[in-house]
Amino acid sequence: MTNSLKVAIAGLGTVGVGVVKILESHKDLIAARCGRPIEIVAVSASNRARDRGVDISGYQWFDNALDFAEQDNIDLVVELIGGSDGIAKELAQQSLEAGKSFVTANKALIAHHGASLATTAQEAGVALRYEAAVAGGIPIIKAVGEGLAANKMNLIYGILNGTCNYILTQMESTGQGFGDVLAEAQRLGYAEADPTFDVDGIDTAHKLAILSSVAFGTETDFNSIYVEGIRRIEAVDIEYAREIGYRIKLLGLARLGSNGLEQRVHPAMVKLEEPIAQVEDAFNAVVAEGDFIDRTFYQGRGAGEGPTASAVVADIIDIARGHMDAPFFVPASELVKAEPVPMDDHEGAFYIRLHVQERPGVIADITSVLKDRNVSLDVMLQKGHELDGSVYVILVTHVTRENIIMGALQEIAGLSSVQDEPLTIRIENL
Ligand SMILES: NC(=O)c1ccc[n+]([C@@H]2O[C@H](COP(=O)([O-])OP(=O)(O)OC[C@H]3O[C@@H](n4cnc5c(N)ncnc54)[C@H](O)[C@@H]3O)[C@@H](O)[C@H]2O)c1
Ligand SMILES: N[C@@H](CCO)C(=O)O
Ligand code: NA
Repeated sequence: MTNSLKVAIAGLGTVGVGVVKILESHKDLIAARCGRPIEIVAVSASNRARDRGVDISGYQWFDNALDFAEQDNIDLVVELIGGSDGIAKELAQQSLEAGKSFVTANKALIAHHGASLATTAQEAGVALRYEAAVAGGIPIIKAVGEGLAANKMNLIYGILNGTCNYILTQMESTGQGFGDVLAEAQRLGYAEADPTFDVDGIDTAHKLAILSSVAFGTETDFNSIYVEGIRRIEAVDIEYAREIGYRIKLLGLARLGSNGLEQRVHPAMVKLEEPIAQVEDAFNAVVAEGDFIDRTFYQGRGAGEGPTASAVVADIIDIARGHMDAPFFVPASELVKAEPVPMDDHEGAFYIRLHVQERPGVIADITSVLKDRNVSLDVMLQKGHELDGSVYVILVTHVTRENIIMGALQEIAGLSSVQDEPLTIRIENL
């Protein structure tokens, strides 16, 4: 067998410990598959003494992971710390510049700095890999970047955040409140260090920015993504969605058309019979559509120790095998800058939940605002729900434009009988 690939790991939390477990327990299997052993030689984390359930005494300990860059006996650095800047970014930059390949699960880092890190990797002649960063254990980067490489990709969308999908599924099946379910997702190791990144849609947007680049060969453009999270979704919305044949999912969607690149993240109603509506708990799913392949669908575990570490180790194995694809599958200099499509141009049907005082003329006032803007209604329901003198009014519109519906809602919110800010959920007939 040829020389071993010598690996250093920075960060020994949920994912880092998972990577150590796989590389040690599947040592022989992996060596046979690569034609050479993969050896952990060094580790770094914030606390050396913490009991992690794995033995790290055989690896060289570094108080500062940035010192990896100077070590001649390290071929590849694995970053499992997190954060778009700070130590993670410095470690990426310094490791690549020192000629070491770099593997990460850090979507914030790649979404913000993917293009510049890809340039650095290319100049140094080393690999930069991030399969675990998007949809955890689903090999979606490989599937799109390699498996669908013959196609011009049109559309990619999916459930990209395990924590949110877990919360929405548990709220529906157990009737538990948002906070309790989020705490459970944190306990299970799904949530980000700052769980607002999960519930406010930022984590999904990080992953979508990366998927867009891989699918369309465009520069990662996180800042142009329209982002809305799941905080305002209540059990009643999940229940009403079901009554009208839909389930609520947090989707990330990117489409490249003649008008530019559409990228949006928000809760969406998907038809109950669609495969994506069946994706439960911390599972993720991705639909990728290319001109010759048509639609493909991928599902698997999107978060947690084992699935995420599985993707990290797959990247390490790829590098051990000598696969040196460009990080975004085209040379970094060929990534194109796409014009973002404004959210106002979005067209679709909308679910609207209004909380109104029950008195004569309320419905007429609401419908007259919609009539003035030519918005036609598909469904209208009134729900008592034991509210004190008030009711929920649920509207489902026919297809209309985002700017028209948002203007109408602003006017409706100003009506004296309307309490609380109206809630809108976009209906996706994908
Ligand atoms: N947990 C998941 O399901 C999951 C899935 C996909 C991707 N990710 C990504 O993987 C990365 C790690 O996530 P995690 O869940 O394992 O986080 P975690 O909080 O469990 O672990 C982070 C680790 O980094 C260490 N660390 C912090 N500062 C450090 C420093 N300066 N030097 C060295 N180590 C330092 C901590 O001690 C800890 O061991 C993040 O980028 C996250 O977004 C996590
Ligand atoms: N916090 C992320 C981890 C996986 O990237 C999630 O819940 O999906
Ligand atoms: Na993945």
